[in-house]
Amino acid sequence: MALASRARALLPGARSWGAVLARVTAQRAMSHRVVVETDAAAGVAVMKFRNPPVNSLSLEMVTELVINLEKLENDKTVRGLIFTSESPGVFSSGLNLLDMYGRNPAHYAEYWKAVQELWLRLYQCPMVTVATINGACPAGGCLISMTCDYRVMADNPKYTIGLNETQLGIVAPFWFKDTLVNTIGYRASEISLQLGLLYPPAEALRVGIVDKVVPEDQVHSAALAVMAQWLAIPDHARQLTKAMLRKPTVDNLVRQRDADIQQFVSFISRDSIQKGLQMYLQMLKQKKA
Ligand SMILES: CCCCC/C=C\C/C=C\C=C\CC(=O)SCCNC(=O)CCNC(=O)[C@H](O)C(C)(C)COP(=O)(O)OP(=O)(O)OC[C@H]1O[C@@H](n2cnc3c(N)ncnc32)[C@H](O)[C@@H]1OP(=O)(O)O
Repeated sequence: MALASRARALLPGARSWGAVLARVTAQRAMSHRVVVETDAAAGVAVMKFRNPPVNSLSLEMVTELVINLEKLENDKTVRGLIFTSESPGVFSSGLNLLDMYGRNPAHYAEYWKAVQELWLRLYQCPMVTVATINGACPAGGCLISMTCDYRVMADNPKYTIGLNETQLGIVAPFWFKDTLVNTIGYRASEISLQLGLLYPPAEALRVGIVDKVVPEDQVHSAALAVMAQWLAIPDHARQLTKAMLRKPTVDNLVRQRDADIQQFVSFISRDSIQKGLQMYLQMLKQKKA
């Protein structure tokens, strides 16, 4: 029931329960963009991103992430959750540019509501969450990892992490900014966010956007070791502490969710922003060629 109600909130176009379930089931049947492996004995689940080519956070991917998160939260045997990419090289390329370019306002609103829902759920997740960053991690990918309790990054200078929105000509929403400030502090955020900086591992560690950098072949074992350390703390004490620390930031978005959607839709629909996104997409294609 809870799953259906979450799905209905995320899929407002669907008119009935049957339609909601049919749509979610169809999405699931089509593909699994998220793979969950659970080690019941250890009480740890690993959620792997599998959305080729670059794990962009499409509407379908975001919806699957939310549904899987809710399932895991309801599974009382799972106390810890690790996020990683199934294919090393790209952790996540961030929000799906094709959900923000050339679509209609209703689509933008539906997409943004789903992205908000994912952030709200992740930031308040009662499980211990660890991001195993085994690839590039720009923008929305960085946001996902910053919602986690701890970030371990593979020491590969090709991988970078940061909120690079300004480099695309877009403005990171206030709750992206809040999450960054909570992670690296105010002054570092002023520099990082305005310049849209993407940090390679050593710099990422120095600025504090990741907590640990380890050789690439040790990134998963390092994440498991961190998880074991965090799981040694009694759940109720850790969960209440996490909720206390994060509540003001969460409340800030909850208070103005609808206004934030309106602002996103009006911002992203502007001709100048659409033009900028088009040029950025072309640049990505040319870089490839
Ligand atoms: C004042 C009011 C404020 C209101 C707020 C309003 C708005 C703010 C809104 C938005 C916030 C957005 C946050 C985001 O997350 S935006 C996304 C930012 N992401 C990026 O900049 C990453 C771009 N990608 C890359 O740099 C590289 O792809 C990457 C390093 C991840 C991987 O490189 P690789 O060489 O392996 O792969 P490519 O050849 O570059 O890409 C393959 C393929 O994938 C396409 N693609 C890449 N990234 C995305 C993406 N994020 N979404 C959709 N598609 C993506 C790329 O175009 C290639 O496509 P094709 O050529 O094969 O068709």
